[in-house]
Amino acid sequence: MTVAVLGAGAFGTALAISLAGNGPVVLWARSADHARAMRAARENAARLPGVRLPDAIAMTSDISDIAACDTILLAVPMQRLRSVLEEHAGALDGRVLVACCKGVELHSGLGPVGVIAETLPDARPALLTGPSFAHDIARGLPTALTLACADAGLGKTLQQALNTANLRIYRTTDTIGAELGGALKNVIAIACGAVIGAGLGDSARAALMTRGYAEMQRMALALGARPETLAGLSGFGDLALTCTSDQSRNYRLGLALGRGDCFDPSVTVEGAATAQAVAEKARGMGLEMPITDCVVGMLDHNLTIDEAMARLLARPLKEE
Ligand SMILES: NC(=O)C1=CN([C@@H]2O[C@H](COP(=O)(O)OP(=O)(O)OC[C@H]3O[C@@H](n4cnc5c(N)ncnc54)[C@H](O)[C@@H]3O)[C@@H](O)[C@H]2O)C=CC1
Ligand SMILES: O=C(CO)COP(=O)(O)O
Repeated sequence: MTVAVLGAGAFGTALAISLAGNGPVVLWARSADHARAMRAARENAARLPGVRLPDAIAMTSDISDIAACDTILLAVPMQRLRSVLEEHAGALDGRVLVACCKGVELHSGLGPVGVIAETLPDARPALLTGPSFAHDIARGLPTALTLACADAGLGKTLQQALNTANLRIYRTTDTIGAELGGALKNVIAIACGAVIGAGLGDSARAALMTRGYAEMQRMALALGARPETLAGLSGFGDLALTCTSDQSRNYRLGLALGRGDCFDPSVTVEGAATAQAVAEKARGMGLEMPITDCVVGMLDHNLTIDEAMARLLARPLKEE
């Protein structure tokens, strides 16, 4: 199986490096200059400096170069996914498309599988998600991910194809649970970063992670996810990683909020737009998502971290 990766950011490049151990990989960048620079230096200096790109990776900015690939990984930010699918519909429709992004689209409230299904109805969508930092994968460190595909047969084929020497792939048919786990954990990671940045302590972070997990379950189960998916790599696993590591951009945005520092707006932080999308979706579903609401308030600068914490502590007492 020949694999193409669309999106030469940190994650797309890291996946291409790991998959290159299995055979040829096409890595597509939207900018011809970026593709040329990567070819010349055999390095993605912008997003993954210091890691050599193996010879099995062909770098291109010509979308027709993916024509011979059986499987296409989409490693672009969630809020850009729809426009990428629309722009390259001719090359992508009817193909096996594995979304690698984590988030909920603003306005539609859909996750990546939902956006693919709506935009390219003849494509065969799947999702690759779970606890993993691009730099860890690129350095060959052991990582486990979940491949979610509603078509069980295709899911098995993709599990085999995407498993590599350092990427162990589990599979599920629960795409709703897998996409919501990966999206919602980023919102909780922003909250955890804020708490640590403001010096409120590890106990407060553990409380947020646990009650954040309850929020994740509340929404995901209401939308038909299976509880075991949330308890797996794509949910609990990714929540644990993202809420505790300053390798995470979502966590680092939270740290900056908590410390009152500025944060580079060009960095991909999926939890920011997703918090807004989820808060709106929860209101429409009549679900309480108090931590998500606080994250939206802090990001909009309508709420300080102290006010957010006071609001959470003052909520009516209830059974766990
Ligand atoms: N970096 C990481 O450790 C991990 C990232 N992810 C997910 O992967 C997705 C991508 O993240 P990163 O690669 O880290 O971000 P990044 O910021 O490093 O790269 C994003 C890439 O998308 C490209 N892009 C943006 N808009 C585009 C468009 N309209 N058309 C074509 N390409 C476009 C950019 O040129 C860039 O190369 C996110 O959803 C993230 O949550 C998932 C697991 C780990
Ligand atoms: O999704 C990730 C870890 O699994 C990457 O986290 P960030 O997007 O917060 O850097």
